[in-house]
Amino acid sequence: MESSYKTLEIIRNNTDSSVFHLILNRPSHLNALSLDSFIELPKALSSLDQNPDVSVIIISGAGKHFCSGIDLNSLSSISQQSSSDDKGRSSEQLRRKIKSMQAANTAIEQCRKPVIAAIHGACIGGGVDLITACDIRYCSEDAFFSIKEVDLAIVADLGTLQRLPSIVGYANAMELALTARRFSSREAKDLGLVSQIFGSKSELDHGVTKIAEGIASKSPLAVTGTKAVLLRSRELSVEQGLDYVATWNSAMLISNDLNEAVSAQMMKRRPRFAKLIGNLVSGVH
Ligand SMILES: CC/C=C\C=C\CC(=O)SCCNC(=O)CCNC(=O)[C@H](O)C(C)(C)COP(=O)(O)OP(=O)(O)OC[C@H]1O[C@@H](n2cnc3c(N)ncnc32)[C@H](O)[C@@H]1OP(=O)(O)O
Repeated sequence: MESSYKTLEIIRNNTDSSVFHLILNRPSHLNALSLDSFIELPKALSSLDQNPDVSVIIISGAGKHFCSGIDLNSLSSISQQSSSDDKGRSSEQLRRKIKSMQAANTAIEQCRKPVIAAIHGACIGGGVDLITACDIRYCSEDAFFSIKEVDLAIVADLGTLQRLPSIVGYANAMELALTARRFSSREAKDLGLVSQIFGSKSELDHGVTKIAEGIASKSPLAVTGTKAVLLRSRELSVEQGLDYVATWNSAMLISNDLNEAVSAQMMKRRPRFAKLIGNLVSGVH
């Protein structure tokens, strides 16, 4: 697995494991997201998605904090950088830049495999954008969060305003985004932003890895299918969602995984499933 990234590190949990750690790795900058981060994140997600050895991905942060948001040193260069004197062309160029940064978080959401965020310390601004694109979130007691953008005179534009309401509800998302106030791990749990709080960073890493290994032991077709159907069902009526999953399962129930899961259950043994295969055509999810 390629791991020659400037801002990230990818580590396999152990040689037998299909759980991989994707670590935000700029601890000297509190894992602030630089322009390189936004280029490397989708590349890393795509390579993990393609790799048949990978079942579950855990995103965590190296050092004192999970993520201090956008790198404030690159923020002005993003907003002021333009290769044209024409305001219209400059605006169009900036729009495309923002969309390419959004794609980093969308790559998390569109990854076939479950992506779990393990958050400790600060998770600010762009960090919240990132975790709201993850499938499950856990944190340590010391974690704190802030949708900081309005304090920097920015409308949050990398996914929080679109994804957070379905996680914590519209009114809570509005209140947190308009006030930019800091909120604790306890409040994040009460809001449903995180599923569980662990006592410390090491307990978080250990506990989340155990949960990820549990998911990784299940049928990869059922796990990726569950993620895909839940994500799509967010945008559909119940009737449309039921229709979608009926069509999905009419293709998937014929898999070997069903027989293997049922016979393992009956024989009280652990099931053994074949790996997923990578995409034949790149860019297809
Ligand atoms: C197109 C636009 C797209 C996206 C926009 C996204 C918007 C956002 O992400 S808004 C949020 C931006 N982030 C922040 O405002 C956070 C600022 N940092 C802090 O509040 C604190 O540093 C902290 C994260 C709460 C951590 O506090 P503490 O542990 O006390 O460390 P510090 O002493 O404050 O910081 C140490 C060191 O790191 C530098 N630093 C912190 N955050 C950033 C950052 N986001 N970018 C660049 N550098 C950062 C800080 O300046 C310190 O540097 P020194 O050189 O050591 O002084």
